[in-house]
Amino acid sequence: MGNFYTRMISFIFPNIECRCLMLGLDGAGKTTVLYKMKLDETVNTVPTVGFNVETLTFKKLTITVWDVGGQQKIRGLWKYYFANTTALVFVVDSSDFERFEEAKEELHKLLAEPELRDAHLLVLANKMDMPNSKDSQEIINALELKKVKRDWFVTRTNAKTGEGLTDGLMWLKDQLKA
Ligand SMILES: Nc1nc2c(ncn2[C@@H]2O[C@H](COP(=O)(O)OP(=O)(O)OP(=O)(O)O)[C@@H](O)[C@H]2O)c(=O)[nH]1
Ligand SMILES: [Mg+2]
Repeated sequence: MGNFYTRMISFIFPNIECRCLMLGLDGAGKTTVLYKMKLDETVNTVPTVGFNVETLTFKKLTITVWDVGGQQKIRGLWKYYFANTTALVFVVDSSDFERFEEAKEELHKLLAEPELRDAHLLVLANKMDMPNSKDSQEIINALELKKVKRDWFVTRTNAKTGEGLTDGLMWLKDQLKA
């Protein structure tokens, strides 16, 4: 009987699975985000050459997060991770306004990729703790998000403390439920 109810509850409130592809310029904070979400620890990172992948759960959402290195010379490898992406998590260093243009170009190239056509877009405006970090509206303008014709959401984050990450995951969960 217990088993019956467990199955009923799982049927009514199913686990949602999601494959997230986390991209962005080098140094934006992707790997720091990944391990904060996975381990709730602030790890010391080195530039990622290749990728890291972790599976985590958040309120019945099972997320596999692929964190791929963002250095210019290895961005050509991003395409190998596009297939079956449910959500694109684009991380931008919100204090590095000299690179906003480069970040915008990379983001819009990704959004034009047929394989990412159906991916939800979550933008993490990271390093919100930096004194010169820009607010969400400035990030929306800098990345020209108003031109984006799909669901998108921006949240300011501090990957070192985890601030803002839950807001991003909540939004993602709501999108996937819908
Ligand atoms: N102040 C501050 N520093 C951060 C934050 N997130 C990451 N960092 C620092 O930024 C640097 C780069 O972080 P990474 O996570 O390695 O960046 P990445 O996006 O994975 O970089 P690549 O692997 O080269 O693509 C590290 O020194 C981090 O400690 C943040 O929210 N605030
Ligand atoms: Mg990295």
